[in-house]
Amino acid sequence: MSKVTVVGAGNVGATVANVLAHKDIVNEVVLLDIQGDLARGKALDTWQQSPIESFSTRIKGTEDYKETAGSDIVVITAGVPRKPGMSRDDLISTNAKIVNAVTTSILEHSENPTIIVVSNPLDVMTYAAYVNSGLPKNKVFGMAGILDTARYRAFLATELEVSPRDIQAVLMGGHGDTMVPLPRYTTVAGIPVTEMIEEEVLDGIVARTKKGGGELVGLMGTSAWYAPGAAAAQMVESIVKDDGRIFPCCVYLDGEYGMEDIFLGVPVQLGKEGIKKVIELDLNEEEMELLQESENHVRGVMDTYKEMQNK
Ligand SMILES: NC(=O)c1ccc[n+]([C@@H]2O[C@H](COP(=O)([O-])OP(=O)(O)OC[C@H]3O[C@@H](n4cnc5c(N)ncnc54)[C@H](O)[C@@H]3O)[C@@H](O)[C@H]2O)c1
Ligand SMILES: O=C(O)C[C@H](O)C(=O)O
Repeated sequence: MSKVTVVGAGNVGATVANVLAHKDIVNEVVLLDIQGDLARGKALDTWQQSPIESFSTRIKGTEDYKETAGSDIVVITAGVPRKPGMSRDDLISTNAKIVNAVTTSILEHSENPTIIVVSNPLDVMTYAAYVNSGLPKNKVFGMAGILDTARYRAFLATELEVSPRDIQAVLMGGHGDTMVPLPRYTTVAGIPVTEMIEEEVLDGIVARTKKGGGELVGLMGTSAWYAPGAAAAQMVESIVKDDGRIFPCCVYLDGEYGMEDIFLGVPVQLGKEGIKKVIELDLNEEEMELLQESENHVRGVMDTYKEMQNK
């Protein structure tokens, strides 16, 4: 019974809308972009897939925020992606303006939506959407952890020659090269990963995961979209179904892990109210140090954002 708006009909936004339509779990998907014809074209193309793939989700493309009225969930993918040689943080001056403008326009037409931010630099763009929307902390959060964990799981599956489905893992921290994959919380069909792989090889996989986004930027000249789009759609699915699933997401920390007034990736339970519960793991000293390093990095980018807002 839900209406979902996806803002930004580029690589990631169009993928979110397309994957979501295939899941057949919401009534309507609105795909909005400042390039209205691009959004209309991608929505029409997806709708024409429906007879082949057997889904009935209505999907519409537009540049007009009036069409987004009454959205239950909004996924913000609007913004520029990085090019080779850039970091995600280099996108801040362009994307902060875009995310702030999008958030304001969304709130003019939907009263109390759940907002999932995808635009980079992710942790700080999620903070921007939170502050700018005035929505409660359980209603605004970011997608990164599902993607970063998926990369980690995929690399492990290749190395171990097992199904990626059998690999469960937790990854925390900011969506940047300081992210913190946690081998101590990684299992292969319930078996600790450390019993299945040599330490050196595991270290290599952790290092590759941290730079997983950059690897794809190097290969394609722009950033990834299939896995990111599927990850955001999975978050929408678990909110709509309210099925109690647990994922790492970028959420507002209000004392959890000893951190305050910051958005950072931690394991949470999603539900119809957005963030149902933040899960606090009993991290050891080394893991906590890595998380704090990541926190410090994100705080630096937050400072840049705050300075921009004060100008
Ligand atoms: N969180 C993550 O894990 C993750 C993963 C992949 C990409 N991203 C980020 O997502 C963003 C989008 O990436 P992409 O590959 O889809 O880029 P893209 O260039 O393919 O698409 C971006 C779209 O945003 C639109 N846009 C720009 N300003 C807008 C506005 N004010 N209102 C509405 N639409 C607007 C553009 O017209 C374009 O179609 C980037 O910032 C990228 O870094 C994040
Ligand atoms: O790497 C990027 O710039 C895009 C995204 O954050 C990703 O991890 O794929």
